[in-house]
Amino acid sequence: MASIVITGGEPLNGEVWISGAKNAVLPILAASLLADGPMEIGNVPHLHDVTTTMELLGQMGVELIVDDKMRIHADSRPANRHYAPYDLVKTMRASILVLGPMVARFGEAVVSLPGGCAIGSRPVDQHIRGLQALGADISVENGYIHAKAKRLKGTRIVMDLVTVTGTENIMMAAALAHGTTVIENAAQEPEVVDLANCLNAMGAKIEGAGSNTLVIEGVERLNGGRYDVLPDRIETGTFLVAGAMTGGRVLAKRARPSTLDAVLVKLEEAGAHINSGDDFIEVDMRGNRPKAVNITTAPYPAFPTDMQAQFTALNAVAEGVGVITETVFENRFMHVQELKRLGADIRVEGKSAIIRGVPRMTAAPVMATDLRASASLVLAGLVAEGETQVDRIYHIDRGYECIEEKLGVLGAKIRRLPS
Ligand SMILES: CC(=O)N[C@H]1[C@@H](OP(=O)(O)OP(=O)(O)OC[C@H]2O[C@@H](n3ccc(=O)[nH]c3=O)[C@H](O)[C@@H]2O)O[C@H](CO)[C@@H](O)[C@@H]1O
Ligand SMILES: C=C(OP(=O)(O)O)C(=O)O
Repeated sequence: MASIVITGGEPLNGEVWISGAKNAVLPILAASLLADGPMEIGNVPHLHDVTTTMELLGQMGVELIVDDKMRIHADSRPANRHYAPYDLVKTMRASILVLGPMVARFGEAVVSLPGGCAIGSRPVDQHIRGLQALGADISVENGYIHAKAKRLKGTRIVMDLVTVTGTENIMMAAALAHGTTVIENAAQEPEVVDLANCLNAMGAKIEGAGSNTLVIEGVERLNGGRYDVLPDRIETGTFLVAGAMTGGRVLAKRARPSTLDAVLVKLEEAGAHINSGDDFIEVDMRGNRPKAVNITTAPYPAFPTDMQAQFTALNAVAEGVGVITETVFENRFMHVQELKRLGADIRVEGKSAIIRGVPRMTAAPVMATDLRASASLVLAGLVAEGETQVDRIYHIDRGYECIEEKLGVLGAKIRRLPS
């Protein structure tokens, strides 16, 4: 299994280009199943999850071409297999995003239940309930969701809790339903807005994206079209934390600062100087050690759970004691044990991690357990004395494009060891 080796101690300094957002490109690729014409998707990050989604769509009969600018051309008109197998779904939970589009466009779908993962049980009951409210006939047999519908019918759906992919699945299905759908308690994440913008560019009629109420007037058909994916706010935040933890200066280019308010507030509280414009954010620590911050994760616009592990790593070397409370997933502290191997002083009590910053961490072999846990270990490796080896790095390739090259450009001593 491939690993990443980092020699800590260098303050990062320089500029880094931010890639397209993983959590936007995946639903947008799934949305290509709704289109009655070719789609061209730009600013696509080179990620393992994108490859998996392409494999999934390809198995369904969608024709896919990646051009020399890394734009994906997707034509779902030939799609004739409305099936998402366990083998692919188990490697990427976001595969569930094909359920809504398939049942809306083709009248049937068979999708493996995604099951839990390292960060929590992650049920999909809200996806199923929403599609049933739209008139889909759904049963779960032998680990597969079977959905059927002649034509979905618009209705009012109040989500029991805020779910990102749940909102996206129902929004995509409702886009082709007969009549108007109102989704209340909808997720407001920027990636939900990006998907709504893409669907509208394809001919959908969706209003309210970015608020907690979505109004979707169903249309008879959706065209293809061109769409560029928004920049990845979690990748951006991860590089900014890397700058802050190492006492350095990092300029994230082609970023979207308006999607990172809660993260930037915490970086400022940690002592970072922030300078941002329309499409860039610079963090400058001027050689200082960060101050510990308290954080509570919650749905957007609050602090994102996908930045929790990175700030746990920052607090581990900060001055003072920081408390991080995770309210979105029930088991998202798997990185704590590994950070402790590097010398961090962290105690987990229920939903909170109490982190007493240490002046220095020291290298050790550590193991990645999920995507953002891996990122936090790489960040810790950047400041730990000696050579830290992070194993099971395939997790990081799900969501970070060329992470070692990008950190290398910023001055990190980092290299990948092939398996
Ligand atoms: C591909 C993608 O966009 N992934 C993101 C998405 O995941 P994902 O969409 O899977 O996360 P959700 O927003 O659905 O999950 C939020 C909470 O709701 C629970 N839940 C969700 C659905 C459901 O039917 N029933 C239920 O109980 C989950 O177990 C979790 O505790 O949002 C998460 C929360 O911001 C992020 O961490 C992920 O990076
Ligand atoms: C949890 C994440 O992703 P996914 O929902 O794809 O597992 C993440 O991006 O941190």
